Amino acid sequence: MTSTASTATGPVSTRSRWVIASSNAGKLREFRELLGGDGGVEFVTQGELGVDDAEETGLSFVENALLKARHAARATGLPALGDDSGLCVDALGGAPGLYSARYAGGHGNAAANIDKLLTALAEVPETARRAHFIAVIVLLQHAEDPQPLIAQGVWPGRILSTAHGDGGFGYDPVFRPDGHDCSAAQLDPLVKNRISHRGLALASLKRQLTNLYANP
Ligand SMILES: O=c1nc[nH]c2c1ncn2[C@H]1C[C@H](O)[C@@H](COP(=O)(O)OP(=O)(O)OP(=O)(O)O)O1
Ligand SMILES: [Mg+2]
Repeated sequence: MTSTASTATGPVSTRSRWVIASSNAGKLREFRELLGGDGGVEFVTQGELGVDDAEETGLSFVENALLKARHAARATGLPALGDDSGLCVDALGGAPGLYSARYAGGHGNAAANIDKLLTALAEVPETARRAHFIAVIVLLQHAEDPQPLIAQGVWPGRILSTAHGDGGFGYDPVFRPDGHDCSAAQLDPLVKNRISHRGLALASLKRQLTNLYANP
């Protein structure tokens, strides 16, 4: 191992296959839409390669995104993209936040998570229902990459009092993005991808990749 481990393998964009370190079908759909046709890179999900979920033991989104990417990179030998994301509600002190997927216990039951959120906010008036989605996306060239690329996106809005729409995933039916008069689940997927936390984080990651390998 040299001190230039992360660059010794050459520009990331020339590697042919990257693994997406997520098991969330909604996220994976958005990644495919957002990364489609990018620079000759082929994307494969960790599930397609038989990789199980990483344990999300971090105390921050960036730590969990790193844990996910490192787990998938180690298991596959491929560059890996990890996404840790969540919904932070001001009136709940930032909850469910890091624990958004596990809010109602278990893992990833969106209907139960939404029920719990609407119950917690039942007495909170519309003006005090501010919230934001956050996504941290990490790219590792390999499991020991000491120079991860890290990007973050934030999507501000408020929590509705009932669920609307059947697009998107997770908390989308109860999230009304600023500047839109509907829930995130009612947005055209192209619009969501352009303005969402995940879309912004991936755009930032792509800018970092371009800058990293641009000739001075
Ligand atoms: O655009 C979004 N629209 C709606 N809900 C969203 C969004 N983005 C994140 N979320 C929610 C879903 C889940 O409750 C939590 C993410 O948890 P998080 O651990 O990052 O993902 P996950 O466990 O579902 O899949 P995985 O860890 O395999 O990537 O935030
Ligand atoms: Mg998770």
